[in-house]
Amino acid sequence: MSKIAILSPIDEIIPVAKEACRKMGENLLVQKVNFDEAVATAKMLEKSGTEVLISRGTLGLKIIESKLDIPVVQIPITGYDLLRTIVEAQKLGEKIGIADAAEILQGVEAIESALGITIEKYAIQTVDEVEEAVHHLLARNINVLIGKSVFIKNVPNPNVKTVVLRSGVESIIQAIQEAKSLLEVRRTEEQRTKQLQAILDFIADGVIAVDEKGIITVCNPSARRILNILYDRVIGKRIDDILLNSRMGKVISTGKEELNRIQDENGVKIITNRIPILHENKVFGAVCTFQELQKLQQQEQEIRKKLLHRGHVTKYDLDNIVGKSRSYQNAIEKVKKYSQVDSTVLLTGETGVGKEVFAHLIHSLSKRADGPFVAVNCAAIPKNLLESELFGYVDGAFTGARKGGKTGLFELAHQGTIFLDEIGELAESVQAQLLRVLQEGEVMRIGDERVIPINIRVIAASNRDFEDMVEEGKFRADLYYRLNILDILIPSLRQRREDLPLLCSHFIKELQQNIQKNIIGFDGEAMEVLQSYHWPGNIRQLRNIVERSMILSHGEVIDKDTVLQAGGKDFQQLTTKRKEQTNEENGKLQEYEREYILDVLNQVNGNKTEAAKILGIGRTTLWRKINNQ
Ligand SMILES: Nc1ncnc2c1ncn2[C@@H]1O[C@H](COP(=O)(O)OP(=O)(O)OP(=O)(O)O)[C@@H](O)[C@H]1O
Repeated sequence: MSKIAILSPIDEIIPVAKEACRKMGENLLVQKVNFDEAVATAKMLEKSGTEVLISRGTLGLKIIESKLDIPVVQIPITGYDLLRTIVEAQKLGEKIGIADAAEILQGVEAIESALGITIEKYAIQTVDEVEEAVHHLLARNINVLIGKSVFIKNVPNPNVKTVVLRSGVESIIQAIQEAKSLLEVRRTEEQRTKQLQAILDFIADGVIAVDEKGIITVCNPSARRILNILYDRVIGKRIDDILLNSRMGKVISTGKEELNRIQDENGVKIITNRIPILHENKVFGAVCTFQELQKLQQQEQEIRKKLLHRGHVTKYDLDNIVGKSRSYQNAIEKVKKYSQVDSTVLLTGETGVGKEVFAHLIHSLSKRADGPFVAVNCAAIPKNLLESELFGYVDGAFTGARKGGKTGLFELAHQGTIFLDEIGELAESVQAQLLRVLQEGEVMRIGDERVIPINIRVIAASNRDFEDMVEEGKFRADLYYRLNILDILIPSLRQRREDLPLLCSHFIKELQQNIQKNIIGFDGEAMEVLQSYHWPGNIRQLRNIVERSMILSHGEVIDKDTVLQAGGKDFQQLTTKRKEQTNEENGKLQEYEREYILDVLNQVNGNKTEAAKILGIGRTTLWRKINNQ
């Protein structure tokens, strides 16, 4: 079906139109239609795929007035057409009259002055004026009437000759060219609409647009889904009939945007942006885009989790690991060696000794340093979630499983290192799966049958005694041996007290900026208190005490009282013990002293002056000491 069709009410136009098509190499439908059938024919053509109509004069006007969607290009009457027709009319009579659209009559004026003749003119706008036009011109005693075919038919006086105003080939070519560019514009417009539609259909954000009266013009699938809109058709409905709290009317009336608002709509919490649609400072509608708040938070959490699990690789390097003691240096030496191979490492040591720090170090010194470092605290993730967190799951694997499934942490660690902290907390079922991962180098998502090969290095850590756990049947022996290929026992702070001063100055330096106080260090007595403590929380606890002491300190040097205050109950118990200890020691000393004085007194036969002289003390002091005062 040709996309452009030429319709004409007069026979003579048909061959001219065909000639124009031939000249342009176009194969268009050229059809003669009666004036009364014009609209019906146009409708039928539109239905069968014609996109632009070309027509002439009154017939064209009639189709345009019928308000069909199809555009109509009018065949123009050019100056040549007019001149040709007027010259023809001159041959038939002297008094010529013409009825047509005002713009055509302007051209007539130019020809009148060129030929030195006068022509009676009548300007018409609609088809209904035909009769009146003919009447008017006949009243002026014309003997030739120029007009379109409808006029000619309406002439009641047989003495008046008629000439039809016709378009030539050039005029039709001009109309075809115009119709073609119109078609092109339509195509581009259609493409743009399709593009826009695809965007609206695809984006996850809800989008609703209204016109200036609040009538919905756009409502994309996400908007329907997020707000549970159940109506079949919402386009054309009033927004306030669909949503209770849309506030679109407000945006239209004020012309002001409302951004990042959180609101309840249809029982769903959404975060919305509303803007007015402005053209030449006039509001002619509004658009609202929105997202489901809960979903947004979930996504944020996901991202945060991923960032948290990924590459803190630069956080610790050998330069900011403090410890000169032999036991600690031995452990560091192991880190350096073990980082060069890919075998599983088991880190043991009390809580807070720096197991995670060691895992970071091993990763950042290894050839996997550029890959991800995924740290998982097995004790911190609820037992029923741990399996799905570690191995991931497929869509619909269990009730509540997220749509689209989820990547497990093992997969996330691909090409990098996974650090499994507190591995002693793993449930038995997960222990079995972990063993499989270590042995086969592949994971299987929950609910899936496919195995996904992964390349990871596993570092495990625990502060529990594995051998006891294995003996008690709480930890699989085979898994323990698999994990314990390389082991590093990190010494407790108690076992390396000589590192305490170094660690203290390291933390003071590190915390200085945050606390914004100029602290030089701890005085001798304060350091003595720190040295005498047993540090069950190891380096983590020491860091806390240093931080608290820095905050509490009145001067640049932290004294004993400040440390005691910072240490709280634990440290206070420490000093009470020390006091008891020294009291006991003092008591014993006093007793020895008394016995010695009595001995000397014996030797000088009880002469107190003589004894005081020998002992180098005064008589009163001697008397006080003998009497235990
Ligand atoms: N050698 C070190 N030099 C400086 N800071 C250290 C060192 N070792 C550990 N730390 C610091 O001590 C704190 C505890 O370290 P980490 O979390 O690695 O201990 P952990 O043994 O993994 O603890 P848990 O058993 O409770 O998981 C951290 O703040 C870390 O920065």
